[in-house]
Amino acid sequence: MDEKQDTGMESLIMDHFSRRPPINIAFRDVKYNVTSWHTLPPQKKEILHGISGEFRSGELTAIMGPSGAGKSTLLNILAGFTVRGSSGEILINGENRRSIGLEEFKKVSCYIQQQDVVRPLLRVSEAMSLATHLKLGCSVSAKAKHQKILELLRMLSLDEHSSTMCGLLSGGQKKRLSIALELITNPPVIFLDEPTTGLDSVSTTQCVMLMKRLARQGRTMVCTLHQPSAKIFEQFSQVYCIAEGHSLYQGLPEHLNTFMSNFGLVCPTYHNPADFLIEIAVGDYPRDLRQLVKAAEKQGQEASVTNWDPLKLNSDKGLEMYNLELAEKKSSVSSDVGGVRNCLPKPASVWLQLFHLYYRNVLIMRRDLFNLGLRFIAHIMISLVFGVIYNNVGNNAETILGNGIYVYGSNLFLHYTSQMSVLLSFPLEYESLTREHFNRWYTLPPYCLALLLIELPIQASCVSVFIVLSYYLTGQPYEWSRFGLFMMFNQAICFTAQGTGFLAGALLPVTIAVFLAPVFSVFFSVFGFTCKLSDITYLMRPFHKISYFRSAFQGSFVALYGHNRTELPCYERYCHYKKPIKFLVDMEFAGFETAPEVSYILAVGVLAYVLTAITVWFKLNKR
Ligand SMILES: Nc1ncnc2c1ncn2[C@@H]1O[C@H](COP(=O)(O)OP(=O)(O)OP(=O)(O)O)[C@@H](O)[C@H]1O
Repeated sequence: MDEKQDTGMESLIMDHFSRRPPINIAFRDVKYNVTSWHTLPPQKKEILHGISGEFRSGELTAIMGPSGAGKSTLLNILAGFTVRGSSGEILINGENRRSIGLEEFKKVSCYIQQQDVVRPLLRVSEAMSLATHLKLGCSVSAKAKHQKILELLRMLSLDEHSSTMCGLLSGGQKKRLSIALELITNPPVIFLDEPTTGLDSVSTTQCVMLMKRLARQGRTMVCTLHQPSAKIFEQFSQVYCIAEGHSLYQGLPEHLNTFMSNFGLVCPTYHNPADFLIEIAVGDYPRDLRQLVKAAEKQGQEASVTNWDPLKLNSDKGLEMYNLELAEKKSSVSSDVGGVRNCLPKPASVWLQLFHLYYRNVLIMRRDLFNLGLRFIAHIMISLVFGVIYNNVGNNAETILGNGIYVYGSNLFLHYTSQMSVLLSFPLEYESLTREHFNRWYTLPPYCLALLLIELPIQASCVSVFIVLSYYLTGQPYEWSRFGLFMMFNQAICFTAQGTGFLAGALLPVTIAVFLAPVFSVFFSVFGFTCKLSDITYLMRPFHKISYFRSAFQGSFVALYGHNRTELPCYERYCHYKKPIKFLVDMEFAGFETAPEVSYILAVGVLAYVLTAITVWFKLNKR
């Protein structure tokens, strides 16, 4: 990308992305401690050992260092993604971030994590449009939103791909889309974790040039980077190198060789200075780490915003930017985050968020017809299989036990499919939720509601198809009231099963959840079906009582045979259960009360959904 093209881009950015007042981030004596629970006794480990530095507005800073040095840890702390275990001071335009509030800081910053979690079944334009509606709400007209999207796509060279599905974009394009999605609100601070990982050299150059352009417009751009080429290395306004949790170098890339030569570390001719820096960090050259760390800190302090001198400026940054910053510094003694926040657009209201999130879910569902079709086909197939195996068992006094197995099998199958469909998909969804929620696209309640509004009707439709077909094929009574009750108990158990599926998916790692959830389901399912309450030991009776599966099974069975059902046809000389009430009495189902039991199943379901929401909220806000 040449300079001419660059200038063109800049004027484009200037048109619709107004300059925000500068935000400088300084950090002092930042430490990060973790406790390792894998050893006995648990051991504390310090990852960052009190590092300091300053990332300024208008600059593109690269946090470099060997693998495991603590780059992502520092970025997480600065972005506010990690709070627990960290100590030290983070100053935003001179004011402690704690007094400003993390949520307030998040309003003026965004964090683009390493994994691109774009929604594969949305087109680029749709993803942009939905994000724009969520982030800008009604504060901007539809025309202005459209214009903004067009400009962002053009700016990030994605305009030709606006109708491409996000899942089909290349790695570099996905990265650019992730940046475009966050640029909608034009935040003055952007953190990027390894934005060039997995990109080829051309895409890496494009990505870095883009970040540089964004920085030149007054943003504070901070990214972590592994080992850039010499050409890429030169593009940064500041390099911040970490080694073993210490700051090893902080300054201009072109000053690196001079700085290192003071310690007898000479970069070989034609050697990439970025490689040279990493080699020093890993200890390939004999160096005194403590001495280097001390000097780097001093160097950082000298370059601090308090000592700025326009004459010492990096020419890339532009005098205009500095004049603006100096004016800002004069006008506001302490923090101006509040001022910046006030000029940011207001996000969509909760109801609008719900509307857009629901619309997004509908769009994705419509594109995922294979998955949807498969769910329906599975229910139809199993209902046919049940229909063939248990053909007409419902209207015969001799086959009442066979009918019991049909009822039990239906409950179990529907419970399993309802639980598994969400248990497996929710953890996949969670990554996107984490990123979007952290960057304040929406709040949790509308997200949860939009998810339920799409999941519950799909599952309820699958259950309905299954019940209608199997009810008919197994010869159950043609009475609307019995059919309604039977349907109600099966729908209720599916509602609760979905809730427990969400809860297991939110609480446990997926490998454990797929194993534990069915184990629990089967354990609770045996109560009421294979044995009566009076037959089981006192120890197990509480489980019989609390099993919502037992409630659903008994409710379904009573719907078919209770409520004064007349005598069943008997095709043998003697049928023990010609009078269905006899079977209900023998199984101790006779005293079953429909309303409290169905309420109990639904209450367990509601509890599971509430616990899921609390778990997700806790995980999202556990910093
Ligand atoms: N929660 C944690 N528990 C235990 N160790 C941790 C934790 N978080 C980070 N670490 C350790 O801290 C060190 C720094 O991790 P970090 O992810 O910041 O490294 P990095 O410099 O970003 O590495 P890379 O370039 O490979 O991503 C690593 O040794 C890592 O194992």
